[in-house]
Formats: sequence, structure tokens, C-alpha cells
Amino acid sequence: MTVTESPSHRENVASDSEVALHVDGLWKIFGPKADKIINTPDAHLSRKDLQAKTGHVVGIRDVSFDVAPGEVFVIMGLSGSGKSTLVRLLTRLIEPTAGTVTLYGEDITAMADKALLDTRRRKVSMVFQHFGLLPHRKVIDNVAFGLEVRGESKAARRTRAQEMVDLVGLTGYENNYPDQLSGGMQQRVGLARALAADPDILMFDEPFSALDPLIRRDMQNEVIRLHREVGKTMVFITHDLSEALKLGDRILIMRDGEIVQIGTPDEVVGAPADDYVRDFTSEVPKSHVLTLKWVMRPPTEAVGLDGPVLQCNTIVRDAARVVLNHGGPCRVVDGDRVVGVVDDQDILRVIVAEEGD
Ligand SMILES: Nc1ncnc2c1ncn2[C@@H]1O[C@H](COP(=O)(O)OP(=O)(O)OP(=O)(O)O)[C@@H](O)[C@H]1O
Repeated sequence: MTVTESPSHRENVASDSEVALHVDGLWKIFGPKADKIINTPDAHLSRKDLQAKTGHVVGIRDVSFDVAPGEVFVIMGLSGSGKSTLVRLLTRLIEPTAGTVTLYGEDITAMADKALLDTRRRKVSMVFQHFGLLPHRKVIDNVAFGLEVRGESKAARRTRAQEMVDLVGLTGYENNYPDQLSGGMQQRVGLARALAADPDILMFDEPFSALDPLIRRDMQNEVIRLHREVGKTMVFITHDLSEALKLGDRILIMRDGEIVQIGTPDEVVGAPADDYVRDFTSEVPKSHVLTLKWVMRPPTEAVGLDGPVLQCNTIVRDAARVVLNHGGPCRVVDGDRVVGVVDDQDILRVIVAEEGD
């Protein structure tokens, strides 16, 4: 039988039981007496009430999650939801008030300064909205900067930096200075610099927010391509839902410093945890995100069917042509197991509902 595979990069998520990043009970309360507040009932007051009562601000409240090796994990929320605080806590650029962060088995929260610095240099790369390039250094030397800091030889860092410049499509611009490049190209330098260190994990804090929409789309595609090529674990912060849905294997949605939902794009759109997420996702073109799992009917009608067979993780839009061409019900499988059937009506229902949105 022919099985139509979903082309999604989401299949790259490691099924490995090893965890790349483990975050457990993480809190950040801003203010001089945060330590005193953490284990009291006050810690559970709303952000507004705690601030009114004590002058302290809850940045992050009891956040726990795991990121799998090779996963693209997106943290998404509106302004003030705590995204930047959370990503800074992960490498202790901000000290947590409580909780632990473990990177590939190493407890970041317990590290002494030297070990922490070493971890930041060797195991984690950050990409920020403001590229943070050194203006007096050429592209190649910006890309090599992290390698220089950690003492690699000039020849080794040149070779590595050139490979990274080529990887991000900047061949020929090695000797330019940052101000001779467009915003999109400067962010490519930022990506090359982050990858040059061969880190265990890449963290992106709203890297494309300052770019205009077309360049932004190019850069998102670039991240997808680079992820396919290098397979690194990525934590990506954004306030943009379409960016989150496009890039994320899973998405963590935050509000007021708390987790509202963690799920795959189709889970977030197909089964929003509450009205807040439902509101967020109401404008999303469902056929671009939902998989057949969400639209199929029970497999009872599958007996005796032949014709096309589709994997249940195929995006509805990608399955539409096959199903509509076939005309009748098609089997939906999970691996080899038949889990449902889908016909043209099931597909059209999603597409028509989308037109009505
Ligand atoms: N140093 C600080 N002192 C006091 N409060 C802070 C501090 N840093 C952040 N906050 C507060 O913590 C909350 C979360 O802020 P954070 O910047 O992490 O949100 P965000 O989701 O990244 O927002 P944005 O997208 O606007 O940057 C906000 O209420 C903010 O005012």
C-alpha cells in the first residue's frame, strides 16, 4: 500500500527517553525579599495583588517542562507574560528564586560560577533580537568570536567560522562589517556565530521581531532548514503565534508568568486549554495545522477499503488533494495500524469552517 507521509520536520522529534532540558518548579519573584515570599501563601497571589501587597513582581510562577534532544520547543506569550525572564533563568542570566534547571543531566542551578561560565560558553548559544554583533569586526571574526573566547587556535576557528558562514548562506560576505549588511543578513551572522560553538542547545529570544515580514519569513525557513541540517535542540521565544506554529515541535503558552498549555501545534489549535488559547488560535487557518487525527472518523468503516492510505500525522491541507481525488473514504493509519477513515466531507468541513472564520 502507498502511505502518504507528512513532510513535517516534526517527525525529527527524538523519541529518545533522554531529556535535553529539564525545568522543575522554576520561580522568579522580582524584589528584595523574594526569598521570604516564595514559600508563603503570598506567592500564590495574582501578580497584581502580590505587587499591591508587597511591591514584588512575579516574573515566573512554578514552571516545569522537559525538552527532548533535537526538539524545537517554542515558548510563546504576549508582552509581559514572562518569556524573556524564563529564557534568562535557563542559563542563570537571572537567578531563579526557586526551582531547578538541568541541561543534559547537569544542574545549572547548582553550578559554581566557573562551571556556569563554561557551560554558557560551550553548551549554550543565544540568539537575541538585537544581534549583538561587534561593529569593528568583520563577519568572519564575529562568527569566530565565541571560539576565540574559549581559546581555540586561529586556524581552527577560521575553518569553523567559514563553514558556518557558508552554512547560513553568507559566502562572499566574510570580510564585510556588520553595518554593511541588511538586518536579515546580520541575523544570519548571529545564527552562524551561535552554531559555530557547536552548542548542545540554541536559545532564541524573539530573534526576528525587528525584521520586516518577508525577511522574517525567510529567516523562519532558515531556522527550519538549519534545524534539519544540524538537528540541534532549540528553545525559541516568540510572541507571534504563526511563528510558534511554524517552527515548534511543541509550544508552551504563557500568561502572567504561568504555563497555560504545552502541546504540539495541532493540539494547541485542535484542543485549546482555555478561552485565552482559543482566542489566540481562532484566526489560525486550521487546515494548515490540524492533522488527520483531528478530523478522521472511527475506523469501523475501514473494513474492505482499498485505495490511498494516509498517516494520521499528515496535515489536512497536505492530505486534501489525495482524499478529494479519490472521492471516497481513505484509511488513516498510525504506523501500520488503521486508526480511522477520512473522506472529502471531513476535509472540506475544515476548509469551509476556515473560510467562515
Ligand atoms: N528586573 C525586573 N524587576 C521587576 N519586574 C520585572 C523585571 N523584569 C521583568 N519584570 C516583570 O516580569 C514580568 C515578565 O516580564 P518579561 O519581560 O519576562 O515578559 P515578556 O513576556 O518577555 O515580555 P516582552 O515580550 O514585553 O519582553 C513583567 O510583569 C515585567 O514587568
